Order: sequence, then C-alpha cells, then structure tokens
Amino acid sequence: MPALTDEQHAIITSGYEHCLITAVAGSGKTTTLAWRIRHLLEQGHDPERMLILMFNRAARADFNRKLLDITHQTGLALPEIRTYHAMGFRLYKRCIREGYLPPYQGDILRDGEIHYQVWQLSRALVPEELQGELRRGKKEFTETAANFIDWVKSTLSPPEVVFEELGYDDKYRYLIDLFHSFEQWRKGSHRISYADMLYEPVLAIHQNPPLQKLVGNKMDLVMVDEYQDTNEIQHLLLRYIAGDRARVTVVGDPDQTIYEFRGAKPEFILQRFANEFDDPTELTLSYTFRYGHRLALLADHLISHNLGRKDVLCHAHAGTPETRVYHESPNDEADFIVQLVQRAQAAANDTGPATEQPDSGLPASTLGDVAVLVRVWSQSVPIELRLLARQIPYHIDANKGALFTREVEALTALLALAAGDLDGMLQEQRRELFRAILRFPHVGLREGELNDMAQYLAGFSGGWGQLLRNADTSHLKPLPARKISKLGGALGELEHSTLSAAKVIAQYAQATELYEGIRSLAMTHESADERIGTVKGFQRYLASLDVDAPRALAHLRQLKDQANRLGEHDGIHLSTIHRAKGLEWPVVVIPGLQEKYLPYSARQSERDTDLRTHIESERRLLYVGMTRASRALYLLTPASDDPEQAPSRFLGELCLPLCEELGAALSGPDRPETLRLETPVTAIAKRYARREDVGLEGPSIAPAAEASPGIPPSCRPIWAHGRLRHAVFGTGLVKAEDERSFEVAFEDGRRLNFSKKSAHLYFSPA
Ligand SMILES: Nc1ncnc2c1ncn2[C@@H]1O[C@H](COP(=O)(O)OP(=O)(O)OP(=O)(O)O)[C@@H](O)[C@H]1O
Repeated sequence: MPALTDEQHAIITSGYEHCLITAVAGSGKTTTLAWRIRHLLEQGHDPERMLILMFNRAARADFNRKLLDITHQTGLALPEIRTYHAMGFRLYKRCIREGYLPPYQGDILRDGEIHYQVWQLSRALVPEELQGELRRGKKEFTETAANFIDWVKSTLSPPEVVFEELGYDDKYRYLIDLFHSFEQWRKGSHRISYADMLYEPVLAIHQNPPLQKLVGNKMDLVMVDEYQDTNEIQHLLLRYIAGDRARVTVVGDPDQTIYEFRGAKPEFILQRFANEFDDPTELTLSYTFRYGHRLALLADHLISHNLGRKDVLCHAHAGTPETRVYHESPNDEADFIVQLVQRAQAAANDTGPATEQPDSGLPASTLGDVAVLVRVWSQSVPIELRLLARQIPYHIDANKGALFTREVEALTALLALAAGDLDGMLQEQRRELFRAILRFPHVGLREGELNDMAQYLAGFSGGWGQLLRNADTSHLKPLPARKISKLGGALGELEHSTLSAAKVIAQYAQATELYEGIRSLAMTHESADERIGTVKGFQRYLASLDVDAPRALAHLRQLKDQANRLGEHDGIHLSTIHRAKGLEWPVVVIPGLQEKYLPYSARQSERDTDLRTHIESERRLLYVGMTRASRALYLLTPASDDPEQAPSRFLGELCLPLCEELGAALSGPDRPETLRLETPVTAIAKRYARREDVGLEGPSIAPAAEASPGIPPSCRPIWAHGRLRHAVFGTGLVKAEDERSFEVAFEDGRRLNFSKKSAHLYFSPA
C-alpha cells in the first residue's frame, strides 16, 4: 500500500460534516474514499446508516473491490454501495408500498418498445409538412423524441422549457405533446423505463411532503462519486435521501464534466452543493499518480482558459513516471496511427526489458495499452479501415464499426454497381442493394413505393440508370420525380465504370446532391455531420488505396472478414472521448486537433454566452481525453490546406513548448533551485514550479496574440500569429480576442473586428 499523501490524510480523517472534494484525474479518489469509510467504521459509525452512491455499475464494482481490499481482515461490516438508478428503484418500490405510486407491470421498457411507441405517436402528432421527412427519417425522429423524453426526465424541467433549452427548430414543437402522450400511454399500460426508475420516485417525493419524511433522514452519511456529472434528478434524489440528518461527501472534478448530454452541469459541484448543503468543508486531491509533469502542465494550461471553474492546479506526484507528449502533423492520421501501433507491436514482441524507443519515446506496449480517442465516431472510419487492412486488431466501443454503417453499406452497393457485380447477382440480393441506393440520398418515395421501385430495378440485369430515367413518375410529386431522374443520370454514368472507387463516390455525391440530401433529412446538425463525415472518411480511405471499383470491393470483402474475426485478439481501443470517462491507458492518441472537431462545430449558437459555454465544454472534453494517458500522449493535427481542417484553437492554449521544457527540467535528476527557461513563462508555470520548490526565470509572458511561441506556425490559428495581412485592409496587429472574434489594428489606423470562423479566408500571417 503506497504512503498516503497529506491531502489524502486530511480527507480520510476530516470531521463529520458535509464535504466537497475536488479530485483531479488519477488522484486516487477511490482509494481515499475507501480509507475514509474504513476510518469512520473504525470510529464506530454504523454501516447500515452509510450509503455510497456511484454513477454506474462499473464504478460500483470498482469501488466495491477497493473497499474490500482496504478493509480486508478488519472484520468490519461494510456499507451499501448503490448506483443512482438502483437507489431510485428501491425508492420506487417504497412509493408503491406507501400508495404514492401505482404498481408497474412487466419488465423495464426496452429501447425497442419505447422507440416503437414513440414512432406510433410521432406519426399521429407530426405536422403535415413534416410527414414526408418523418417517413424517410424514421430512426432519427424516434431517437430524437426518445432523447427528448429522457432529457425532460433527467432535468425535471417542463417539456416546454426543455424544448427551448435544446434550441430545436419550431417545427419540432410537436415533441412537447409527444412527451405528454407518451407518458399517458406508459402510465395507462403501467410500464416504466430506465429513466423512470429515478424520475417517478423523485417526482413523487418532491410533490409529497409526507413521503419526504419517510425516505429522508435514514442515513448518517452519504458519499457520492463522480459528482461533476450529476444532473438535476440525481441531485434531488441526493437531497431527499440526506434530509437534514446525513452528512454528505461529494467527490468529483468540475473540469471533467462531460455528460452534459444527460443534463449534467458543472454548476452542481461548483455552486449548488455548497449552497444547499450548508457550507461544506472543501478539500482537494490535486496530485495525480497517473501522469508526469509535462502532461500535468499541459492540462493545467488548457483548462485555465475556462472561466468560473474551481482554481485547482493538477500536479504530478513525485515518483509518477514521466509522460511524453507529442504533437504531430501527419499527412494522414490513419497512417500515422497504424505506424505508431506497429512500432508498439514490434516493441511488445521484443522479449527484452521494456524500452523506450529512441525515435518516438513510445513505451513498449501491448496493443491493449493504446487507445485512440475521437471526438465523433465519423473520425474513426478511415482509422478503422486502415487498421483492418493492416490486420491490426482493435476494439471499437459501442459501435458496430465503419463497415456496418448505413453509409458504407449504401456506398458498397454503389461500388458493386460500378464494378458490374450487380449484373450476375440473385434478384433478391439486387433488390436489397437498390433499396440501399434509393435511400442514399432518399429519393422521397413512400416505403411501399420505394420497395416496389427496388423490386422493379432488381428484375433487370443492367441499364438501371436508363430504367430510372424512363420511369413513369407522372403520379409523383415534382421533388421525388426530379430525384429519381437525377439518380438515374448518376447511375447511368457509373455502371461498369473504370473510374477509381473514390472518384465513383465523388461523382455520385455530386450528381445526386448527396450531402444536401443528408442534411435535409437529418434532425440535428450533429447527425448530418456524422453521416457526411462517414462518407468522406470512407472516400478518403479509398482514395489512399487508389483502386478501381472491383478491386475496392474485393478489398472491402477482405476487411469485412477481418472485422468478423475481431475480438479473438487483444487490440487497440477505438473510442470517443465521452466513453473514455474514468478510464486510462499507457498510450493515448487524440486525432483531429482541428477547428472542425475540437471544438466540435456542428451546432453553433448565435448567442455569445452559449458559444462560450460550448467552447468551455469542448475544452473540458479535450482535458478529459488528454488526462487518460499515463506514459505517452499523441496529439494529431493533420497537415492540410483545407480551411475546414484549420488547427484547433486549443493547441495554442496548451503552451506545448513551455510544458515540454519545464516538464523535462522538473523530471530531470538534478533540479536547480532556479530554472532558466528559453520559452516565455506563464503564471500557471510559475505556480506549478513554486509548488515544486523551484524558482522560474525566462522571457516574460508574451502578449496575448503570441501566447504560444514555439508552436509551429502552421499549427496556430490565424489570429495567434499576431501580425496579419488582410486581403483588403492590409497589414495589422491582433489587439484583442474572445471566443468568437478578434480585433485587428491596421496600419492605416482602422480597428476592426473579425469572426474567427471565417478568418482563414481573408487573412494570412504577415
Ligand atoms: N498515495 C498514493 N501514492 C501512490 N499511488 C497512489 C496513492 N493513492 C492512490 N494511488 C494510485 O493511484 C491510482 C489511482 O487510484 P484509485 O484507483 O484509487 O483512483 P481512481 O479513483 O480510480 O482514480 P481517479 O482519481 O482517476 O478517479 C492507483 O494505481 C493507486 O494505487
């Protein structure tokens, strides 16, 4: 058992009062909480009056293990550890027994049952002008409506308020009625969903003071982990269970609040807990045992740009092995990752002692030691295909994988047509492929008509473009008629094509206005961007192979075989940053450090405060992603001239050269009392060094526009260059900036404001 730190000791032995613990990533909070419980039990506290609330089952199992470990051979009886939902469910049953809630029937509603019901209600409630879209976008409409229902239940706000908060277009206002109708159906059939396990009892308690007396004041102590991702309903549950009696300890890291899509808000841990639980004792776990100085410094610099946070610096504990940080600008991220993994494989196969590879610093690893964390799934498509092609095993979290997406399946059907593969296929197979093509982009036919059309086309062994162009569309509305004719034109051009596979897709996308089609059907910007990103990622991968359609198909078949064999081996992890919460790997790769992905720009509000909230939330995501690494972190910004791929604004905030220089110096064996650095020193760096008892000297802090000298110029956002040339106004200096815009003082005396989003179109470094 490692020696506990002073901070850990202070928490373990702190008084019996409300307590708010801010714990940075990897700071051993599970260990500390488990020791605190042991300490309290040894002092004679009753385990039956202690409750530990965990976020999910995995965290619960982890905590249980640690507590058993720490109390081993003490003979102490242990308290209950429950997830929020399990606790809610228990209260639900109590509410039934007391007659405040009616009994429910059957199992908890499955997603499929909810979606079916939501679909039936949508058909009845969607306004006439949306009915066409509804039929074509069934999956999206049902998912959005189901999410809306859950959102209302997790925030406890009226559906009207949630509707406004989510910023949906007015045409989706029917969701409000849908919520009420769904609840009416659910209650009428006496069923409950997973969300209701919390929603129903908390609402019942909220509305019935006698019930508040029954469920509250039973516990002496309640502890809550991961409190930063608490939402309203969970917070209320905590309040009612605690009542006036229980002393409550919450632990979390406000900088790691990333479950906003489930209603989590940093304000619970930053303000509301302290307001509602009587000025709790505030303690911190600021030392990380996961990563070294370089990464700790980097994370501190990044997150210090968020306003209104709790000002805790994360600090690498002495003895934590150093973590190397690399920022790379490869031409092709997928290729870079494959090479990196191959080096890891080579190192792992080397039977000698673990070594650092001299060229990259990559610690010798097994494949399972490497995680690639993406902001959105579409980024993983070319990476996954490349891994498959090189037969590198991988695990993809909660996602069937690129080859099984609707987009790739439809594009594969198109390639089969271009390769001439369709000609000799069985009629049923052809029908399925045409069903996929007719939906991509959707030609606007009703489901039955679309099936008939696919059946009709499948009856022929060629000439489908012509068939579509000649189809009698006189009975159809003008839009589907036009789309069918356009599709006919596109397919006619591509049957038996000698073009490369990537060009087949490019030509098809252009001729059918594929991206516009996807956008017009998507309910959210995010989902449209994801689908288009998948198409582009697939196309990019095929372009890198430079093969025609028949060879591309043969290759894709091989990849599919390969994908089906996955799981037999240890593999690298492909995951989104959201799903990496609470986890860690020796080597973490974060691709896409570009304005397109980090901050993710699919949904951008016009309001300044919303934009700031959005950017801060994206910054927290990067912070969480980075702090998953223990030995090496790779940040990738692909080299590109494409304005969409401009380097992320967060790169400058990281102060990479300073963190590298200072991190290396602090990790070295002979640390002088005062370090003289070449890179300009920031206030964060000074605070960090002071805590290490090291004085810092260096060039003074650079002006705002030059906050990150040493970042390769190609990787800085244009406004960070300081001196710029505008296509019309000439040369000027950047004088100020906020999330959205920056101000330039031109040589002719004019001072003008420019949007960051479009700056790359008019400015170049001067
Ligand atoms: N005082 C200490 N000295 C050295 N190592 C420690 C100390 N306390 C905890 N650790 C180590 O830090 C790691 C993380 O600890 P633990 O599993 O308790 O934290 P966690 O709650 O899972 O992590 P996090 O803080 O990220 O949520 C473990 O390997 C643990 O052994």
